[in-house]
Amino acid sequence: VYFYSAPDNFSEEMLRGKRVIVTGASSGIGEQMAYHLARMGAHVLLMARTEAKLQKVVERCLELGAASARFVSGSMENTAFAEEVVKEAENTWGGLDMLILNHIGYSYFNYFDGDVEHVRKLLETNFLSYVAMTVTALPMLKESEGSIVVVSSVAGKAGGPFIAPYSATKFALEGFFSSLRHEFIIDNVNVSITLCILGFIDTDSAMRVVSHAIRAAPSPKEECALEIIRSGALRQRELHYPPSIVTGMLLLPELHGLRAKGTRLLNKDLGQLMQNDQRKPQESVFEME
Ligand SMILES: NC(=O)C1=CN([C@@H]2O[C@H](COP(=O)(O)OP(=O)(O)OC[C@H]3O[C@@H](n4cnc5c(N)ncnc54)[C@H](OP(=O)(O)O)[C@@H]3O)[C@@H](O)[C@H]2O)C=CC1
Ligand SMILES: C[C@H](CCC(=O)O)[C@H]1CC[C@H]2[C@@H]3C(=O)C[C@@H]4C[C@H](O)CC[C@]4(C)[C@H]3CC[C@]12C
Repeated sequence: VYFYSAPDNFSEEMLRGKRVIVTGASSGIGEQMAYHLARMGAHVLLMARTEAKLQKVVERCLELGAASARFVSGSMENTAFAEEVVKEAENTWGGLDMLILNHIGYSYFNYFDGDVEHVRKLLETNFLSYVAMTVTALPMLKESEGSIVVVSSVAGKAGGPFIAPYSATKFALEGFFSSLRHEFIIDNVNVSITLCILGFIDTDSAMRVVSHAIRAAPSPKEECALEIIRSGALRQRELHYPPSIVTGMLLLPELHGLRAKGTRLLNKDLGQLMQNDQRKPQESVFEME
């Protein structure tokens, strides 16, 4: 915990006038990050697929005091689009200070169904587009001695049930970006990489997919978004939010054994119930430590 902690000398002034790209900014944590950045007086370029939602977020950002706010809509399934978004920042601002990679494609919460194409598509959206944006943005980030912020999950540190494809994409981010960070250090590249390890957050999409199955209380998306911006501005290596997930991560091997066993037991106990009322596996409730 000490190793990953940074001195808490964050000031919202640090973001004033900064040029920031936020991906997946039409809803959830990305939308909340856009509002915080706007309030802090940053220039924001927002990205997601749904133009109508992005338009509303941009309007709100301008009301909140953004130095400027604009959006690009499209799908990150296509790495050419990922490059296009960064080019838009270059053409508009002539540079970039912070790249916040946050978007994810849809994935189910259930037993892995063997669909290899889904895994490939999710890797393209959740991982390859992050790499493509980083490659295109790097010359500008080197110039500004800027920051890359990668939003990941405890599912990118430890495998849990029902999220195999999603978890794989988050592990890929950890491998790629921690390796890249070492290379930056060797080459004296002053671009920070912050990996954000998040637990359960109360975004509409997460609540829709898992709230019926997980009893743990979710953490608020507004606070989560602020912590991500703070850790990026402080150039921290990792953020753990909520902080309580650290205890779980230190005890990972033990917890995994217990969790797998606990989940099996609960599913077994619920087996009869599920046969009777036709519940699907993901509808069985499992306790999180
Ligand atoms: N909520 C949680 O419990 C947790 C979240 N996280 C991480 O936090 C980040 C944000 O999650 P959260 O806010 O919950 O997610 P949301 O589902 O609320 O937001 C996802 C964003 O990505 C956009 N998006 C979806 N598909 C694509 C696509 N193909 N191309 C481009 N953009 C796309 C969505 O907009 P649109 O549909 O308009 O394209 C939306 O703006 C993710 O990286 C997630 O892994 C990590 C741990 C826990
Ligand atoms: C309940 C989990 C935390 C407990 C643990 O110690 O394992 C959650 C931690 C990460 C969550 C998932 C996540 O990373 C985001 C996905 C976002 C999607 O929009 C839907 C749900 C998620 C699969 C989400 C589910 C809960 C967690 C596994």
